[in-house]
Amino acid sequence: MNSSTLTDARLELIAAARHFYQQGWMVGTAGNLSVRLPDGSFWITASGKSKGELAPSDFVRIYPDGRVEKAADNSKPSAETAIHQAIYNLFPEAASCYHIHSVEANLVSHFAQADVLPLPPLEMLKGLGVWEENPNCVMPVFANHLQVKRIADEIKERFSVTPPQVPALLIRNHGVTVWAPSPTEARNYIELVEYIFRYMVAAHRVGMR
Ligand SMILES: CSCCC(=O)C(=O)COP(=O)(O)O
Ligand SMILES: [Zn+2]
Repeated sequence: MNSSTLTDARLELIAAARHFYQQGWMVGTAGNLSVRLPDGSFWITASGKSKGELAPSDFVRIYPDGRVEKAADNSKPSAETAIHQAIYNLFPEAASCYHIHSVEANLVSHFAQADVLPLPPLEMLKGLGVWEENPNCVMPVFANHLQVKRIADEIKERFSVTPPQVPALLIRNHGVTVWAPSPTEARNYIELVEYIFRYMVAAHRVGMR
């Protein structure tokens, strides 16, 4: 992979972040996006950047051994890098991991039963890889600890025993994270889970269960 291909990977994340920002899913500095490269390293958004106007220099490269490449302006990697590392270690096929904060993601986290969110059997689930008639599908829900490493450790612990049915997880009162084989698919997954969350909030409002 040459350096222009690496730049391209960041450009796709910049476009996705701008789109998510415009949807109200990455307002202010909320959320973080990453893309894994063939050598196992990944680019992740630097911490505290406005996600509506990212530039290629707003990414930090992390190597498989955890080494952080020093950024020109001393930018730090996302405070939630440990979650992206956990996802890449758990799912070898994952090449991109997107995390956003939407109002709907936070609302539906209150519909969770224990540590899972039951998902309605919508056709849209096929886009997340669930090809069943009337699927009984749940999204894993995690507590939002102040220490991100604790969230990452709980993800590792749980998914290494019970793999999720969909490539997504919800952190209560925080946001949703998806992973996919490419940035394009990760963007689609975010749109699909957001559609499902919007449907759930609307259904709840009219008393549907
Ligand atoms: C205002 S968002 C609080 C931190 C957070 O949850 C997030 O997603 C952004 O953190 P980062 O360090 O990636 O900017
Ligand atoms: Zn977050």
